[in-house]
Amino acid sequence: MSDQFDPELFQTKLYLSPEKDQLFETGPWPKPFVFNEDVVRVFDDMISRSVPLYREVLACAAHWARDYYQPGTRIIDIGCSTGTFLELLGRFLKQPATLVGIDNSQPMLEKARQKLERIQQIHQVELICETAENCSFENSSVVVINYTLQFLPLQVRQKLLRSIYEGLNPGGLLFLSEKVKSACPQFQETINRHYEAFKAHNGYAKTEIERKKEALENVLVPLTEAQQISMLQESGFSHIDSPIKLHNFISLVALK
Ligand SMILES: Nc1ncnc2c1ncn2[C@@H]1O[C@H](C[S@+](CC[C@H]([NH3+])C(=O)[O-])CC(=O)[O-])[C@@H](O)[C@H]1O
Ligand SMILES: O=C(O)C(=O)Cc1ccccc1
Repeated sequence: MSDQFDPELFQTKLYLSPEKDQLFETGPWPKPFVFNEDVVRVFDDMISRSVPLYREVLACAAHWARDYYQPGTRIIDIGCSTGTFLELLGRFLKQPATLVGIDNSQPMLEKARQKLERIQQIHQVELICETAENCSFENSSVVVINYTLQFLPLQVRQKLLRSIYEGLNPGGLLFLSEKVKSACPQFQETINRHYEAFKAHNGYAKTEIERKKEALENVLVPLTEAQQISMLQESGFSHIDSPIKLHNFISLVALK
């Protein structure tokens, strides 16, 4: 049977903790926004209700990772949070692999460790509590960095992308998802409205949306899509494409 019709490929249900995100409803809420224990407790609900196409993006990343994985190399998820992507990928891969999750929040990795217990029986799983800038990406064929570069200081982003490029094996793939801003102020205003309507549709009240926006100011700093692509090009990546975009969130793939 060809892969295209393999029903396993469509088992993309994510392993998400059910605790509801009400952090910005009553307070005290984290301002400036940080990945503390309160956030970690409700993180799965928060991200899946706040990022457009979150489930589809993770499934898409798993498809790309499966296609570009070179046996004997590492697959690295930078900013792995509670391990949701690695858990999905672990079920997707056809052969045992080394799956590495990097995150600088210990409480996130504690959740990830629990979530990855089953996957660990098949794959070698390494969870590293470290800032991404200090990590090596040697002997990797796939690096995923979803919604994490956006939190790093601007001058660190280019350095990190270059270090990922250097670590990847030839033919290796970077899968990058980010919040972006429009180069056109009028479109930016329109897209923001669409994004806020999306959040409201997912059950967030106007005050929660406003408070979180304030908390994220100067913490999550988005670039434009063009700036993001040019950073990837400057880091050495040759082919760049965008498999997904909705509202102010984009996923890019880049090849070494
Ligand atoms: N310098 C850093 N080094 C390492 N980790 C960091 C750093 N800064 C922040 N983090 C970690 O990056 C993650 C960002 S969340 C990623 C979602 C995940 N990818 C997902 O698809 O579920 C995105 C969001 O919250 O919007 C958090 O777990 C931080 O602790
Ligand atoms: O950009 C936003 O407004 C978000 O809410 C995205 C997000 C999701 C999870 C943690 C931090 C930011």
